[in-house]
Amino acid sequence: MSQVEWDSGDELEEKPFNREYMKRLFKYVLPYRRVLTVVVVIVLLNMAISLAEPLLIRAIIDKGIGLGNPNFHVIHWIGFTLLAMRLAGWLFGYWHTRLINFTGQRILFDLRQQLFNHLQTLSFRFFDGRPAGKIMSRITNDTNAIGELINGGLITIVMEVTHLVGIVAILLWMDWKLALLSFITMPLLYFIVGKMQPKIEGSWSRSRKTMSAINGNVNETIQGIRVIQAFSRQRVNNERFQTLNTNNKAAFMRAITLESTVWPAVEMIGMIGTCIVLWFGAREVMNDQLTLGFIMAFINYLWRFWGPLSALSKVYSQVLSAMASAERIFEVLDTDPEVKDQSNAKPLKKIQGEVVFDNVSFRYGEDKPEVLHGVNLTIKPGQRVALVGPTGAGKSTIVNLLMRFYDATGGRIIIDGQDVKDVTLESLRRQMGIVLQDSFIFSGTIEENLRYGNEDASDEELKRAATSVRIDKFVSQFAEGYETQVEERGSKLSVGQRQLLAFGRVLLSDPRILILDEATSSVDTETEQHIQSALQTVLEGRTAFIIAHRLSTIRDADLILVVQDGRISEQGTHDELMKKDGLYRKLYMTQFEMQQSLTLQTGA
Ligand SMILES: Nc1ncnc2c1ncn2[C@@H]1O[C@H](COP(=O)(O)OP(=O)(O)OP(=O)(O)O)[C@@H](O)[C@H]1O
Repeated sequence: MSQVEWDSGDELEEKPFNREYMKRLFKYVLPYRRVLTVVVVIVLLNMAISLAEPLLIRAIIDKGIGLGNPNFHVIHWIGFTLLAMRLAGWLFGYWHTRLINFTGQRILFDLRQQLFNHLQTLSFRFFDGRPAGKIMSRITNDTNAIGELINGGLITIVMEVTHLVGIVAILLWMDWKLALLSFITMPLLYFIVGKMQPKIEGSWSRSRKTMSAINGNVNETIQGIRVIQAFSRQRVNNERFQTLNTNNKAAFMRAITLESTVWPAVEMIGMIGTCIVLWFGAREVMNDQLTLGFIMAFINYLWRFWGPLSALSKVYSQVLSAMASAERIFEVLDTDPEVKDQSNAKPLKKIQGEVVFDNVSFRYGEDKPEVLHGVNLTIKPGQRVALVGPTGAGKSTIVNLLMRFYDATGGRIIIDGQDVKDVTLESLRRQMGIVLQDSFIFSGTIEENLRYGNEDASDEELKRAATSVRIDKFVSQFAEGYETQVEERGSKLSVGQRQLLAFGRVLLSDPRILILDEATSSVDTETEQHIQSALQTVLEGRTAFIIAHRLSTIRDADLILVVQDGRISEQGTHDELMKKDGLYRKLYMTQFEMQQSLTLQTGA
C-alpha cells in the first residue's frame, strides 16, 4: 500500500474478492479444521431438521387432520416429532454457535498476536509518517473484520447455501411446474437486490466512516482539552462537531431508509410468487390434483426462500470488507524490518565504549535528501561528547544511527572495532542506553518502570539506582512508594520526576554507551539541580553522547561536536572552540547574552 493510502483519511472499506488473501486467511483456519468440520456437520444436521418441518406439517394436515377423516395418532406423533426436532435444533444451534465463536476467537487471537509481535520488530522508517491511530486500527478493527467473517460469515455461507439449495430441490421435487412458476419473479428480485444492496452497504459504510470521524474528534478534544479551554474554542469546536454529527445522522438515516424500503419490496415480490402458487394451487386442490397440506408446505418453503437470500447478500459485503482488512493486515505482516540481524550476525562482546564513524552518510528514504554527508568521528571509551548545532542539522540522526534505529546508507559505524551491522541488534542495544527529551514512562508502577531495561536487578541495586538519581525522595512521599501506579505516560508525575525516573531506568540497565537528549522543558531551579547531579551519576564511567540545547551545561564535555547541515563543522573542547571564531562561539555568545539580559530583566 502506498504512503498516500496510509495518510488519506479514507481507507477503502471494501476490496474485490481476492483468492490469494482467502488462501492466506485459510491458513489461519487450518489448525482448527477438526472442530470446524464438527461445526459444519452440526450445521448441516440442523438444516436438515429445519427443512423437514414443512413436510411434516403437510403430513399433519393431509394424514392427521384429513378431510373429514382425522387421525389423532398421526397428529400426536408428528406433533411430538416436531417438538423434538425443534429441541434438537435448539441444542445443535447452541452447540455450533459456541464452537464457532470459540474457534473464531482462537483464530483472532493468533492473528492479533502475530501482528503485534511483528509490529514491534518493524523499523522506525515504518512508523515514520504512519499515523499511530491507523496502525492501531489494523490490530483492532481489521482483525475484528476478519473475525466477523469467520464467526458469522463462514457459518452463514454454509448454512444459507444448504438452506437455499435444499429449498429449491424440495420445491422442484414436490412439483417442478409449480416451482418454476413461483420463480417467475426471480429476475425482478435479482435486479432489485443486485442494484440496491450495494447502495445500502455504501450508506452503512458512510455511516461507519462518519462515526470514526466523530471518534477522532472526541479523542482530539479530550487530549487537547487544556488548549481548547485556554483559547476558549468551545463554540467553534461545537460547530465543527455539529457538522460531523449531522453527517453521521444523515448517513445513518439514508441507510435505514434504503434498508426499510428494499427488504419489504423484496417480500412484496415474494408475495407475488406466493399468490401465483395460491391461485394455481387452489384450482388444483379443487380438482383434487393437489392436497391442502401440499399447498401449505409449498408456500412455507417459498417463504423461507427470502431469508437465506438476504443473509447471503449481507455476507457478500462482509467478505468484501474482510478483503480490504486482509489487505491491510497482510501489508503489515509482509513488511520486513529494514534494520535486522544479518544471517551471520554475532553478539557484540562486552564493550569499553569506543565509537568510530567512518565516512557515514544517511538519507531517511530513497526519495529523501541526504541529511548526513561523510561524517567522521573517533570517540574514546568514557568520553563525554556533546552534540550541538542548529535545529535540523542532524544531531538526532547521528544518535539514531548509533542505536541502529536506522542503518547508515554509506560508510561504517564501528564500536570497539566491530561494525554495528555485523552484530546482533539485541546485544548492541543491550549495551546502550537512551534518555529522550520527553521521557516515555509506561503505565505500571514506579518499580516496573525502573526495571524496564533490567528485570533481574536485585532490590538492593534498584534502591541504589533510585537513590543515586534522587528519586527516593519523591517516591517516599507516595503512600505506596515504589508500588505507586504512574498511569499512562507517567501522567501522575511531574516533568522533572519523569526525567529522574528515566535516569534511574537507564542507570539500572547499566549501559556502556549512553545517549541523552537534553530536556529543553524548563523545570524549577531545585529540580534542575537534582537533574544535573543525577546526570553526573548516570554519566560516570560511560561513553556519553549528549544532544545539548543549553550550551552552559556542556562546558566541561570532553569533546564538543558542532553539527551543521549534516556535517561536523567544528570539534574540540569548550575552550578550544571558543578560541576559534566559529559557529560554536557564535551560538554560545548568543545564548550567554540572552541569559544575561534575562537575569537583568528578572533582577530589575
Ligand atoms: N523520520 C524522518 N524522516 C524524514 N526526514 C527526517 C526524519 N527525521 C529527521 N528528518 C530530517 O533530517 C534532518 C536532520 O534532523 P535531526 O532530527 O537529526 O536534526 P536535529 O539536529 O536533531 O534537530 P533538533 O535540534 O531540532 O532536534 C532534518 O532536515 C529533518 O527534517
